[in-house]
Amino acid sequence: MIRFEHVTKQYPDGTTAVDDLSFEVAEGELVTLVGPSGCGKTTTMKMVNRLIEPSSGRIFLDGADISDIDPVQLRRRIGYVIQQVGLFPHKTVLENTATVPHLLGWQRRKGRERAAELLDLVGLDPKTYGDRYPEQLSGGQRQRVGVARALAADPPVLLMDEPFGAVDPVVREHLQNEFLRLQSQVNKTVLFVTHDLEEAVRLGDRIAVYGHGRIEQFDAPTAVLGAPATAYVADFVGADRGLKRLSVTPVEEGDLDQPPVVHLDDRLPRELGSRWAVVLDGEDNLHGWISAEQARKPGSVREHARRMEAWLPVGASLKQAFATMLQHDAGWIAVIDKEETGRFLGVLTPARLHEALRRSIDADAQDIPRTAVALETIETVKSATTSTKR
Ligand SMILES: Nc1ncnc2c1ncn2[C@@H]1O[C@H](COP(=O)(O)OP(=O)(O)OP(=O)(O)O)[C@@H](O)[C@H]1O
Repeated sequence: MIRFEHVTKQYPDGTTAVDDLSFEVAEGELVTLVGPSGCGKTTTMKMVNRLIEPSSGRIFLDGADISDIDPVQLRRRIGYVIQQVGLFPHKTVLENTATVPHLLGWQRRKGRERAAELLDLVGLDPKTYGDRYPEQLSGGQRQRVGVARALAADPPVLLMDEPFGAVDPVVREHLQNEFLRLQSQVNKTVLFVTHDLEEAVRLGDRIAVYGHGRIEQFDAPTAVLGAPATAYVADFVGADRGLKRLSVTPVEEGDLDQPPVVHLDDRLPRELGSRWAVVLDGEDNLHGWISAEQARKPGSVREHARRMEAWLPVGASLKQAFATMLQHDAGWIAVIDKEETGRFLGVLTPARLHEALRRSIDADAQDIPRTAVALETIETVKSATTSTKR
């Protein structure tokens, strides 16, 4: 969808901001450009909508050389979101959102309807917020209007330059999650500039890690964190990349242990064969757990079962799993198939979590699926753990 071919940008003062850059972004792909300040990310992005012209090389949009497209026509096909949102202060939220449809000559009513639809999509009720002015919104809400405005004319491509850079970390994470949800619905081809590696890793299908004017690595987040291509990338992703990796590695069914299971309507089994068992309802949905001590009492499972507090759906990140363990001070957490139905799949323990992380690193290094990682690696981890315990 977007293709750079040997693109160089040298500013008149001799600064080479971008040096012989070649890469391609597929349709519907979200690529994050990450790197330290001044490494050429913004220059790269602004060349796509011709706010900056390259010194040499060519850029293609959907197969067409953009230097042959009128810049105004070009920009109508490309949504643009920047940090200082740039909303018009004297226009309402609805009018701001309808800016591009208005420029495109849409009928006023159609433009406003589309704007209301988009506000709804970014989580702002048009009835509540549509008639407000930008100064009557929080920073996070203004950013959402910025995203809604960029999407209003349904452009196939979105350029986002540090769009969530000016809001506090909590709001920022919220906006990132919302944006991911939105992207799964609208499927735009997105170039997203950030200097925050965590953000790049969370959002990107692939990440371009910038050195000075050059891309040092262009890869999936797990690969960048697990197998940095150069010493520069290793240094940039940092010594805590194992921790960062937790947030991009999902819990998979193969990671789980299968403890003893009892059902709510069972009689208490007396011996569980374990220190605890998971309790399921008649439809094999997760209910709670029971300790070996309680299982020896008379009566039914239902009378003694405790409700489960620490659980997660499969596919949640290992980071979320670890946070849930810490939050509930739990030695294991239950994993279910999805939030709504709650069918029990197994449990994740700290040792299993560590194995999952190790396995995902090896899988990336060897370019094979996680389930295919040789078991010796896992056994090594296990025996090392056992020997420390002794
Ligand atoms: N108009 C200009 N004239 C001269 N040099 C410029 C101009 N604009 C940018 N530069 C230089 O080009 C280099 C790349 O700048 P660019 O804004 O693309 O970096 P960036 O990676 O987006 O940085 P940041 O994260 O700080 O926004 C920097 O050294 C910058 O000083």
